[in-house]
Amino acid sequence: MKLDKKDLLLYGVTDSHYLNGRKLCELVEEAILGGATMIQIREKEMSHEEFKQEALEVQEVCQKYHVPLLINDDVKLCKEIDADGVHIGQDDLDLKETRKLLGEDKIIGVSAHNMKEAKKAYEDGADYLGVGAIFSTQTKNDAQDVSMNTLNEICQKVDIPVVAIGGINQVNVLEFMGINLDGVAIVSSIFGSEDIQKASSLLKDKIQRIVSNKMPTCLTIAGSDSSGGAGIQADLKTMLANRVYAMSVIAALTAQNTTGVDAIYDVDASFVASQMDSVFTDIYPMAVKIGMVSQKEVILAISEKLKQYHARNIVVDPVMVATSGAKLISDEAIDTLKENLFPLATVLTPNIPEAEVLSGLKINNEKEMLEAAKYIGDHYHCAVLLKGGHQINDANDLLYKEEKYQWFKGKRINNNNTHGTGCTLSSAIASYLARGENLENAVKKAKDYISGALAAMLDLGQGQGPMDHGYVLDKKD
Ligand SMILES: Nc1ncnc2c1ncn2[C@@H]1O[C@H](COP(=O)(O)OP(=O)(O)O)[C@@H](O)[C@H]1O
Ligand SMILES: Cc1ncc(COP(=O)(O)O)c(N)n1
Ligand SMILES: [Mg+2]
Repeated sequence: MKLDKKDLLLYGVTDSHYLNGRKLCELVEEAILGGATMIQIREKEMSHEEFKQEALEVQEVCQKYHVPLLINDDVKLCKEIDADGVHIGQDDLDLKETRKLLGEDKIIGVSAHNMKEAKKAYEDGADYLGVGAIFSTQTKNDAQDVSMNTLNEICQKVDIPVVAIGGINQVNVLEFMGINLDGVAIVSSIFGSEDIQKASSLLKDKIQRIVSNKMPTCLTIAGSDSSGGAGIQADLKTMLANRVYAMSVIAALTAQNTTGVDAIYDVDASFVASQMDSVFTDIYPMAVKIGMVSQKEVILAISEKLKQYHARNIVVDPVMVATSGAKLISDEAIDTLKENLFPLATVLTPNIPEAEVLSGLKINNEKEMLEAAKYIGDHYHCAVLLKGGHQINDANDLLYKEEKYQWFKGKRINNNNTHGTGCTLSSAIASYLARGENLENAVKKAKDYISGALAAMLDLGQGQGPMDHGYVLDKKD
C-alpha cells in the first residue's frame, strides 16, 4: 500500500500506559470510529512476542476499517505481520537500509527535528515526515522542541507530506492555522481521553478545517472609533480590502469624529481577555495587529493571552496621540507597553512623535529617523517601521530590522484627510503577514495600499477626514 496523504490527517499513535486494563485493539477501534485515519503502534517496553500478539489484534481492527497500520521502529515485525509500514526515528535504523528490507510498497515515515534532517529523509526516500516535538510532551521526555517557524519552513520546502507531533491537544491544534501541513500525530489527546471516540472526532473536525483552509485570518486588538476612520473600524475595513478574514477584540471605546476625541470608555481587562479566549479557541488568527490600548491592566491581559496562545506575526502600533491631537494612552501604560508588549512584537510601527517619546531623541530629518529607529529596535529587540507621515517632507517610511535599514519611499499626497493612517498601515502589514509574506514584502504592499487609499481623495467630515479603504473594490466595477 502506498501512502495517500489524506491518511495522515489524524494519525493516532498508541501508548500502553493508557490501557487501564483494556485491550489496545479496543482503544484503536474507538479512535478509528471517531475518525483516526492512520494508526501507529508504539511500544517501547514489550517483548517481541507480546508486541507481535498485540500488533496482530490491532491489525485486524485496522483492516476492518481500511485504515493503514504502521509499526514504530520494528522493521522485522512489520515484515512478519505484513503491516503497512514503519515509522523510524533519527537514532533507529538507517532509512535506505529500511527501504531495502521492506521494498517500495511499504510506507516509511521518518522523524525530523530540523530542515537538514527533513531534506535528508526526503532524499533518501521517506514517504512522510513526522516533525516535532512542537509542544512540550509527557510521552517523550527527551523530545527536541521544534518551532512553528521550522515546521512551516519544512512544510513549504520539502516535497513530501508532513505531520506535526508532540503535545498536540484540542486547544493548541488550532495553532496550526496557516501552516501547510497534512495532518497531526497524536498520542495522549486521543488514547489518554475518557472518551477516545469523541476526542478523535473533535480533533479530526478541527484539523480537517485547518488543512483545507485557504483564507488567511487576522485579528485587531484596538479601540473603536465611532466615526469609522481609525481604530477597529479602519482595521476591519483594511483587512477586508486586503483579502483576509478580519476579527476584532475591542480594548477601548471612543466617542470620536474627524474633529477630535470627545470621550474614552475603557473596557475591563478581564473582558478583553475573554474576547481573546473566544477568538483564539475558535478561529485562530494568523496575524495580530495591536492598536490603541490605553490601560496598564488591559496591556498586561493582552500580553498574557498572546503568550498563552503563542500568537505569531504581531504588529504593534504604539498609538499615543490621535491625528487630531488627542492623547490616547496614560503615561503608566506607556511603560507597560514597553515592558510587556514590545518584546512580543514582530514589528513596531511608531510615527515620528511616538518614536521621539520611545527613543528620547528629537527627529527632524531622515538621518535622525535612522538613529531613532536603531535606538528603538536595539532597545526592544524587534523590527521597527518608523513612519514618515509627520513633519518630514516626503512620506518615506524606514524599516530597521536586525541591524539593517530599508526605506519605503512614498510620494506625499496633498490630502489633509489622514485620520486613521497609522491604524490602516499597521492593519495592512498584519494582513500581508497573515497571507504569508515576509515583513519587507508586507510593508511594501501595505505602503502601496495606503498610498492608494489616500490618493482616492475621499473628503468627509469637518476635520481631518478618513481615507477610502474600499478603493480597491472600484477595480471590480
Ligand atoms: N500625506 C501623505 N501622503 C502619503 N503618505 C502619507 C501621508 N501621510 C501619511 N502617509 C503615510 O501613512 C502611513 C502612516 O503614517 P503616519 O501618518 O505617520 O502614522 P500615524 O497615523 O500613526 O501618525 C505611512 O506609511 C505614511 O508614510
Ligand atoms: C480608536 C482609535 N485608535 C487609534 C487612533 C489613531 O489614529 P491614527 O491612525 O490617525 O494615528 C484613533 N484616532 N482612534
Ligand atoms: Mg495618523
